[in-house]
Amino acid sequence: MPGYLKIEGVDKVFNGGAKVLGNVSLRVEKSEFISIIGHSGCGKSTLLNIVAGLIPATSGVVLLEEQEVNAPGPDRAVVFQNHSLLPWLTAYENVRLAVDKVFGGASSRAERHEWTLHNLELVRMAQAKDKRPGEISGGMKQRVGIARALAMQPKVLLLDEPFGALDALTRAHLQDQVMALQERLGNTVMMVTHDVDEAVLLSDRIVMMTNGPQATIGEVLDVSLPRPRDRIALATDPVYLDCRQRVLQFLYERHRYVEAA
Ligand SMILES: Nc1ncnc2c1ncn2[C@@H]1O[C@H](COP(=O)(O)OP(=O)(O)OP(=O)(O)O)[C@@H](O)[C@H]1O
Repeated sequence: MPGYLKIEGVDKVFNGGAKVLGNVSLRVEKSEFISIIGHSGCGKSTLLNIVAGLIPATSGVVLLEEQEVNAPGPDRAVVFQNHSLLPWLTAYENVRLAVDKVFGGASSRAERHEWTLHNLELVRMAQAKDKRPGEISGGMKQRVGIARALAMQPKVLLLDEPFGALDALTRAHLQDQVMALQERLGNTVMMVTHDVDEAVLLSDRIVMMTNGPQATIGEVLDVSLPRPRDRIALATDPVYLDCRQRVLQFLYERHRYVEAA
């Protein structure tokens, strides 16, 4: 069976508590854009963190190109909701640090400098390269975080609600940028989101998770919209509206959120 990234029979129990994830299995193809959607607390970030190698699965396995994942590595770059830039370094230095770490032994200083600038240009942050995180907006910080992740040339880009803390217009702008970059670079992306429109707009497939405990994959929806995608044109596209409706039905009819007692 094909599958660039394979999640097979993953369970997660934290500290002898309830089973958060129960038997999660998923195959992601190279250059696919997958969204993971589900109610708050169902275990989306836990699943992403297991793929990142930040936490271990209790049972089951994650394979990336047939190699077992059991620690963090530059082949799986993560972008979190709240940027994780070092505040005392400039945008350039934040990206350069990652570039030096990954390519320090393999490429010259001049090449690493060019590669750092190239990735800042990809997210249109080259002009603000000498600014520190405290001097730029939330959207700009996320763009630097994305540049840093892309600069590592990861096999899989893991996005944990990357636009969640942004206002609606900045979010839309950044979604369009990420969509364009993915089409250009062919990245394999796994993104956690709460936003149904974001999931439909960006994804090739939407993975819908059931509520916890023992959350698992309830349904996977193929989003068969051609690319490039235009958010204005899609607003009245019957395929887009149908996908949106199916995700909403899953989340609000079949797997309604139940407040923990
Ligand atoms: N380190 C941890 N130790 C103990 N329990 C944890 C830990 N991390 C997460 N959990 C629990 O696992 C469950 C799933 O959490 P997770 O953050 O993965 O959910 P989520 O779907 O990403 O939520 P949200 O959408 O609100 O971010 C929650 O009940 C949470 O309290």
